[in-house]
Amino acid sequence: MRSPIVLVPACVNRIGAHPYHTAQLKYVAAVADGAHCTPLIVPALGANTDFEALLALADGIMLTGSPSNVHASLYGEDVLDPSLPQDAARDATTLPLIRAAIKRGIPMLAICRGFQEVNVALGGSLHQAVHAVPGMADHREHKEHTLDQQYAPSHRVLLDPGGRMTQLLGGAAEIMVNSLHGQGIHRLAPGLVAEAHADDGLVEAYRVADAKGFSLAVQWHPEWRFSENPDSVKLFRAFGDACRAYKATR
Ligand SMILES: N[C@@H](CCC(=O)NCCCC(=O)O)C(=O)O
Repeated sequence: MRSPIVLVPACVNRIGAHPYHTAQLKYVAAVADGAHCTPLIVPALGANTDFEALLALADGIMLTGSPSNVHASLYGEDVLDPSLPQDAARDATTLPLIRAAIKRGIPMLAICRGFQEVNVALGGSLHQAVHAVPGMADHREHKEHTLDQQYAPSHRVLLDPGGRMTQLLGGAAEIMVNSLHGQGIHRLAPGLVAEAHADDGLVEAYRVADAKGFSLAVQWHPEWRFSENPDSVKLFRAFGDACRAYKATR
């Protein structure tokens, strides 16, 4: 029996003279080795995407992190810092794909930029610079640090009791997470329910309230060395189980 297929939408990045559709290895590896599903990298073709063809194949969708920001116009604002990277092709692919996948009840896991884009796709908004908001902490990584230091646990998140996240983590009230983002949830979209908060109040995880199956999003990076972190192992296993269950219903 074939393994479930998980869509992993790509970014567009310039490497040398040419633009490429890219997906970081750590995300693809976490789908393959943590969820035990077959990752299928989806090119960022925007409106030229055949969404129906992709959704007919998909048993799950995982939205990855990326240095680029979701374009502020998609939540009705001007871009505050135009020097930060954008990825219009990814936005034009992921936002319709997210809405269609949720409508179909396809299991979804969204990470960092992915967490932010699901919120925007459903009508929410972002803080464009969390660290500039009075009372909020700086959630960015130190670029001069090694990758191991950047992705090391850096702050706790409090899990909402009764939430899906605490349930799948065996009833934990708080966990330590890494943090590599400048933007964050401002207005949570209708239909999303917060599952975890940082000490400054920032939403760090949410679920889609009426999702037919697994539908979780996290601001941190469980894919980083997931096999060394028991919480990340549980998260990817639960996502994979949901994809297997969805596949069995088709
Ligand atoms: N640009 C947004 C999203 C941040 C994000 O996804 N960071 C991860 C980048 C590298 C990786 O994928 O590990 C923001 O700054 O909030």
